[in-house]
Amino acid sequence: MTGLLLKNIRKSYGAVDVIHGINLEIKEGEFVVFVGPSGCGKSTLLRMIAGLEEITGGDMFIAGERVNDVPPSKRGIAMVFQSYALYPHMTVYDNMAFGMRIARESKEEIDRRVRAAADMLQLTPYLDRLPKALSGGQRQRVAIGRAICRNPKVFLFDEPLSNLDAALRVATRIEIAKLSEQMSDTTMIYVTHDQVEAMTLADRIVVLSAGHIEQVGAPLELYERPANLFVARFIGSPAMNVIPAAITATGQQTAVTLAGGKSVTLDIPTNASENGKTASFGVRPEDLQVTGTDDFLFEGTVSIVEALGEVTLLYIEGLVENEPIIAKMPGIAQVGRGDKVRFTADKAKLHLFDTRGQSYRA
Ligand SMILES: Nc1ncnc2c1ncn2[C@@H]1O[C@H](COP(=O)(O)OP(=O)(O)OP(=O)(O)O)[C@@H](O)[C@H]1O
Repeated sequence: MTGLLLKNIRKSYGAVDVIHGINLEIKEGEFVVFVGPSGCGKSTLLRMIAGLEEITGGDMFIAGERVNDVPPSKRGIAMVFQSYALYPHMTVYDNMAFGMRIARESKEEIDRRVRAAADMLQLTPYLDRLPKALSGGQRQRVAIGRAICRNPKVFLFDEPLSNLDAALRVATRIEIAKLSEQMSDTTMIYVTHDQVEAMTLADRIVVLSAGHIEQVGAPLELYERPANLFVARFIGSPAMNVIPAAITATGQQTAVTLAGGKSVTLDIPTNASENGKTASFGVRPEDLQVTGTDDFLFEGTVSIVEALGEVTLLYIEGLVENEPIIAKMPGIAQVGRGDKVRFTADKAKLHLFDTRGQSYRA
């Protein structure tokens, strides 16, 4: 069943169009994450779903009902914000019960739901405390608990973990993953800047840029088969290396000459009409390997070595203007600054994009 349907959704602030016609179907119970650079419209889209922003054009349906003109409180949604927005003078229990009291639920039902949510989020020992006597992570769990108590059809999260320190982020992320498993009928939409949150929580990721969708897909689908250069560079960290290339032969395989002069044959089919065109060759930092043979993709001098323990990052400058090529080696790599190194990669993991940035693999 469809949890949420967006049909040609648009948003303008005066003469400025910020959302340009979004079409998206989200299944009931699905966990969808919106990612994209700052200002691409993630929050605006989420706030339109919540009913906190007016929809300029298009139609929005929640569980089959058109909700364009339905007020937020009647949409069956609950939202968790970056700032927890708890009532400071109310206990954890009362914060969680508040919405249900307003909705005139019975005392027994309120108690049942608050205790069930507290149990789910390990908040039972804190029910009598005020928010100021809780850690940031606990406060955010109260905000999540309050949302759970509303029994929403759609659960919206707007960067809920960004005020937490690194360790708490991880712990709370895992809580949210468990929660989504327990609430398997509840549709969840989550906005984040954090790649790890997107990759680990999402059933599907929606990559947005400048108010439109670049690609929608399962996390590993976007990682392995980015439809275009934008997605290729946005998903994955450090970002995919991109080297200018010229296509020199087409067919079942494609030959390209990379900036720097090396010719490479790729297992990617192209039409004869592509011959002679410029293209962008892509390889992820973690897919590069050092080789001593003549069968290499490119070679360069290492300008910076960052040893992080679990991985070593090598920066190679001079191949692409103003942008280092980055190689991510497992463990502690025996490569030093100033070394001249040849790199290779598994052919199945190479990417090629046309002049408009569309992947030839797609
Ligand atoms: N009230 C407003 N009036 C005019 N423009 C606005 C208004 N609110 C947002 N915008 C613009 O709409 C665009 C999308 O903003 P939005 O906050 O949705 O982006 P975002 O992707 O959530 O960004 P971030 O990741 O920085 O939070 C931005 O260009 C922003 O400047």
